[in-house]
Amino acid sequence: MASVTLAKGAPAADGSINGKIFAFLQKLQNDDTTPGLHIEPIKNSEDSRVRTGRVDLQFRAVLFKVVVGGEPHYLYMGTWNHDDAIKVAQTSTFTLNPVTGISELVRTAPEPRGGNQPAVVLQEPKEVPSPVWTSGLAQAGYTAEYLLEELGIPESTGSAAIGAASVESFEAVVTDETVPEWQGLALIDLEAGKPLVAVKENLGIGTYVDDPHKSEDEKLLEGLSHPAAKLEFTYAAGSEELQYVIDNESFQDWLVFLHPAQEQYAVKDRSGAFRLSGGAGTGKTVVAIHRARHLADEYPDSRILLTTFTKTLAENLAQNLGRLDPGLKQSDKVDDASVTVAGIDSVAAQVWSKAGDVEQKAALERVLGVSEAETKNRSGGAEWDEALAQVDHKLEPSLANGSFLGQEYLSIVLANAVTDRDGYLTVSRAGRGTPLNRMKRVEVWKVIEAYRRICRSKGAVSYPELAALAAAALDVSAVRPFDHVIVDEAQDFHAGHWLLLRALVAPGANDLFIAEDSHQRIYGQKVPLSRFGIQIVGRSRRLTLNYRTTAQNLAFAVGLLSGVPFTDLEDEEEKSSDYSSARSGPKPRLEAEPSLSAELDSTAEWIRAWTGEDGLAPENIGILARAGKQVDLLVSGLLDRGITAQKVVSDKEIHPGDPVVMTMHRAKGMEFAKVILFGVGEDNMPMQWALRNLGESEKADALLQERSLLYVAATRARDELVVSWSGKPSELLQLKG
Ligand SMILES: Nc1ncnc2c1ncn2[C@@H]1O[C@H](COP(=O)(O)OP(=O)(O)OP(=O)(O)O)[C@@H](O)[C@H]1O
Repeated sequence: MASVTLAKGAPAADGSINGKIFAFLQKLQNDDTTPGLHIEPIKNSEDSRVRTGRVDLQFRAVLFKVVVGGEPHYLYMGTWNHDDAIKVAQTSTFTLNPVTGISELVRTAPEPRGGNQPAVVLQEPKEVPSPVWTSGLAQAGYTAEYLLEELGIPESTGSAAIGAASVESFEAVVTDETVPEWQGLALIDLEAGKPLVAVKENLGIGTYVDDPHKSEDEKLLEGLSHPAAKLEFTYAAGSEELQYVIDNESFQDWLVFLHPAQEQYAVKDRSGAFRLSGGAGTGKTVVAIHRARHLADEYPDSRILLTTFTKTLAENLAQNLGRLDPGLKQSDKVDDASVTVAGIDSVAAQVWSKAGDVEQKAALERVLGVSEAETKNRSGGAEWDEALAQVDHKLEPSLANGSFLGQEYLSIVLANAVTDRDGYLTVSRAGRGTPLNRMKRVEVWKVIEAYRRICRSKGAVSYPELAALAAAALDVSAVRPFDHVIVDEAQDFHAGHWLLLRALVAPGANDLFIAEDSHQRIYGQKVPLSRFGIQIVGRSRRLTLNYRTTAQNLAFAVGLLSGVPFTDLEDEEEKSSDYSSARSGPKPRLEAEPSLSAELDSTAEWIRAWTGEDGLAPENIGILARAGKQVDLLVSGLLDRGITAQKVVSDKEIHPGDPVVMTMHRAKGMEFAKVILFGVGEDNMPMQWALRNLGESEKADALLQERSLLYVAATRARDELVVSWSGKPSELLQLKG
């Protein structure tokens, strides 16, 4: 028996030989002396541990062999055409970083790996005449010697990173194939101004003490299981794991190679509610999915809920959880499997319909102040206008609108289970921006009473009411349907949702895992969790490395947030200055067009260029607009220009073959290779009608949400972003002049 570890990017680009590679590695695991494998050392190689093996007539695998306690262990690097494999084998080395104890695969001949990517030439600082850009490393006074001493980063890499003359050349250094991934990430974080201790902690780097009694092979093997080594290496214990990695790894890195910080948040036990924040694309959803799988493995008898804001997002979660663990029993029904994956409103409806008569009556009494009510239908926002029309009130326009009243009802009335006028007159409204004196509260309550009456007459409750009712029913019965609840996109959850989440699981170890990004709050009002009996204290962490988008797109998106303070679910200020990306690409294009028709022409041209010259599959293009009517206009405008686009609304799925047109709201949680933000002009963003008649505080909040929406939309782009408008640009773009 031999054990096998696989290096990231190992399977050949041509997936057709994956089956042969799998068969080869399986035989290797069973018996590495099998003659057909042809495991052979290579002449003139830099590393005596290197071997090649015969995958088929044409292809050879490159491996490194270490022997510990008489047992062989192989590090599988990849498979190439015979001649390329020999070159790779001769020039690559498997070494131990003496400072950190992390095993490293140093690939000195990168061309055959990625096919046609040119090798990056590391630049020495002295070659650069007059830098126009100075790296954060240089500004902070880092030297190559210091980086070598503290992190074991080779001086050539350190000085190239410190002396990089532009963002692009810095990025070229840290993403170079000859630089181990953990070193690249450490340099990115240091460049962004993170203190060295935090960088080390993030990568799980402690103090490494060399043990002279251990053999080099033993140390190399141990170094492969360092948390930072797991960014690039994964151990395949048996043939099942092998098959899994070979099948998945080439296109879904996140399934296998977690960042040490992501790994820690996915697997570490917590004594109570835990909050994971982080910018768009930092892998919060990935961590949430891994955590669900981990808890299901670790606590097989427990009941787990993985939930999010909408049905579509929940379906994505379910699909990805299925990819991560095809054998895991999951369902969208509460009480049906070890892991329930469902949108939070669906959970509310299920819990409510399962509640007995006694619980339902008591809950109706608690939440709505009535013992009987029909709850089959859902009310929307129109009932506020009906209530305002029915009641003779003295409220000014900034209060007499569905937006203010809906929020007041949700954040104050439902959150505090207020059922009568006296309750409303005395309840604390701390945190609501617009103050209300007693006389105004009396007037507001009149409208709320009418709203409730109208809803009762229609046999309807709103979604937030349903969530509050479900929570109350659980509280009455003291039944807690789950042991662990994992929440994604938590920044958009409202008071009703939080009441429900608190009621779904008893407080205790690993009860609530909450992933959120306050910069992406595009619905409702922010609600501090402590009001719902959810105490995070000391169990809050952030992810800062963006895996989705390029550094150029990220810089643009983060720029949209500048100068505006955001607070998180614990009421602390949320920063965005330390977000980073290890990927590089073109700068976002900002395109002012003279007319709507010209903007449509330009959109059509981009689509043609990307799908034509670049050969991109059309469904990898997302064209996002603020309003539904812009989406319709885009679809018909593109059709006039010979392009069939698919309009994706609510639960509709994306089909291959056509570019995708959707609202920015619908794009939440999604990603596309190329994104066009269409119609980002002053009339559309912020959406003017949505701000009409709002009071100062509500207006400020609505503007913040518009800004967040633009940030959400911009961060959907993996590789390329275009922002266009006709007429004057949106003030949210903060363009000078
Ligand atoms: N460790 C990883 N290795 C490779 N890719 C990763 C890793 N973690 C995340 N990704 C990829 O980065 C992208 C963003 O991840 P994810 O959707 O989990 O981020 P997020 O923080 O939830 O984003 P958002 O808040 O914008 O929805 C996805 O394509 C995901 O597969």
